Amino acid sequence: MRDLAEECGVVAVYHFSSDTVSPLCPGGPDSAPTLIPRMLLDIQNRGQLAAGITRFNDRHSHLLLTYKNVGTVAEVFALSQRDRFEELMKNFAGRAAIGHVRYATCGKDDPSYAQPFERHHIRKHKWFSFAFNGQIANFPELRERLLRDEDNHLVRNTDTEVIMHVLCRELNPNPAPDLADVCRAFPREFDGAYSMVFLNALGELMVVRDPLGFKPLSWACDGSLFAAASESVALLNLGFAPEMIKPVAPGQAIIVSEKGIRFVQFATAPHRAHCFFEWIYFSNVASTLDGRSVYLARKALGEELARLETVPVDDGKTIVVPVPDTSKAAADAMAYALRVPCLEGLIRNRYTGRTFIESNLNRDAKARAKYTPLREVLEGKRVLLVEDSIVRSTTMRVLIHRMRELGKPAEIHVRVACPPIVSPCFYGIDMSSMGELFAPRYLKNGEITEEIQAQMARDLGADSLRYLPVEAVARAIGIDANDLCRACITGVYPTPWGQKLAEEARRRWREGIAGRTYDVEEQSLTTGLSCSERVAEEMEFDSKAKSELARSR
Ligand SMILES: O=P(O)(O)OC[C@H]1O[C@H](OP(=O)(O)OP(=O)(O)O)[C@H](O)[C@@H]1O
Ligand SMILES: NC(=O)CC[C@H](N)C(=O)O
Ligand code: SF4
Repeated sequence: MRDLAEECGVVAVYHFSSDTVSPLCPGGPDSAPTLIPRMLLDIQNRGQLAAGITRFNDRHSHLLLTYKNVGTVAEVFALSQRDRFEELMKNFAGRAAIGHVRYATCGKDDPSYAQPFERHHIRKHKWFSFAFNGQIANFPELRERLLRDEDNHLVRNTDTEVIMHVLCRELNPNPAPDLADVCRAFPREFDGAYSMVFLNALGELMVVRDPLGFKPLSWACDGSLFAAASESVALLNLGFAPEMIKPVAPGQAIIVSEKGIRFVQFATAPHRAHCFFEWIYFSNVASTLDGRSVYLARKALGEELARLETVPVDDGKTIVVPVPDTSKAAADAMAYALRVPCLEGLIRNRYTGRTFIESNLNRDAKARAKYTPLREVLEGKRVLLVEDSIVRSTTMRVLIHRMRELGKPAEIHVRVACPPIVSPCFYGIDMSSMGELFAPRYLKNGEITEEIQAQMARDLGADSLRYLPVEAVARAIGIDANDLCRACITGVYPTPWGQKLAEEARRRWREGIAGRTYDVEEQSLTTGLSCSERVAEEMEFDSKAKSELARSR
């Protein structure tokens, strides 16, 4: 679902120029950037809209060199055309590199929005490139602030460009500021999620995670090779031993240069806000995030579903069918606990990728083309259809219709290994408006009840539907609820701008305004307000939000 747009992924590698060549980088120190495409491939689940790389090489006049384009990793790096890939990689020899896969959470889907963003400068400490995963919730405010100076101009409508200008400003002093001090400016500037990789023309590499640790980020070092990636699976497949792979701590920056590796705690927070949705849907099932296995979390979610099950399971008619791929682990665990078979009643086209990170055109058609119900499995059966999440319900509507039409099951009972998504996300998942979500239309700020779930089931064409309760999430992941962001299932946001945008999203829903809540250009287009009217409206909103926040403290 582009509708439910996915997050990006970042990776970084650094080969120290010691005499020892890392066995994980057999081509030698200068071949470190060739590791980037395969690492990106491991986290393609995080974005397939665009991909890119920046490398550092101090023996080349272009100390930093960036290549990026729209497309999957295989397309952008010509992975199926050996000669083209090798030709491309010739220019990308170097000891350090960063890489990115993108799905848009703001701005456009065109090549100029692909990351890394490189900023060229004659001074080496000001010449840098960076890429990030997340979303800056106060992007509208930062953008407006920058544009208040009439001499400023922003080319694109994206938080990435705003971050770039904050970096430029913080790197401006001469002599070069310590990169740790640059990071210390982030909590003052940014409200939201940022897992970032950064490389400058001095050959310094930095990986940074926001103080609440919304998005995952892992690192590992084995002798002469340092590497970091959004998800541990990319480091594991590079050859790092599992016990070497560690999470970057929230509020931590890791600065890597020929001098060695430096860990800087640039900010602390009283708690964390790891995005629970990473375990439910986004991350690769082979990853471990902040010490918790994605597979085991999904398995536990399936066991939670089994405990709530009420349909007969001992008459030989009941089967569990996962919606492939993400819900497979939960479905298997549920079936095992209920002692019923878990069968592939839906066959997924392996070559279509995640519908979720596709463009928003024809999502229905894409979902229809992606799954084929198997009558051989479904006919006459009582099907427990396990889905990892229902966001807009596009997939579920299409599936139930197709299953009834082609599979002829006796009954379809939808079981969702996630609570209802009742509120938007402003931290890196492209579901930033109320109107696009399925559940809020039914809940209207109330609790989910049996009657509401029955109504939802009827509307979807199912015989019944059951979500997991909110409390099941922290239990299944094995992380304290206070250290998880659960804003989209509770409506309670871990940052002031999240809370503020949620109010704005509700107002826009009431008034029937479409588009991303934080997207200033889309807002002005849809509301038809002039820029000054918009500023006035935001100021009014700002003061309201402030007094509400003050009241709530
Ligand atoms: O309610 P919706 O808005 O349709 O969103 C939810 C669906 O989107 C995701 O599927 P995706 O196609 O990304 O699938 P995957 O599990 O195969 O990776 C997810 O697994 C659900 O099936
Ligand atoms: N999903 C992401 O992390 C997106 C990063 C950035 N907001 C973009 O849209 O490019
Ligand atoms: S609002 Fe939901 S999807 Fe967004 S960061 Fe929080 S938990 Fe994740």
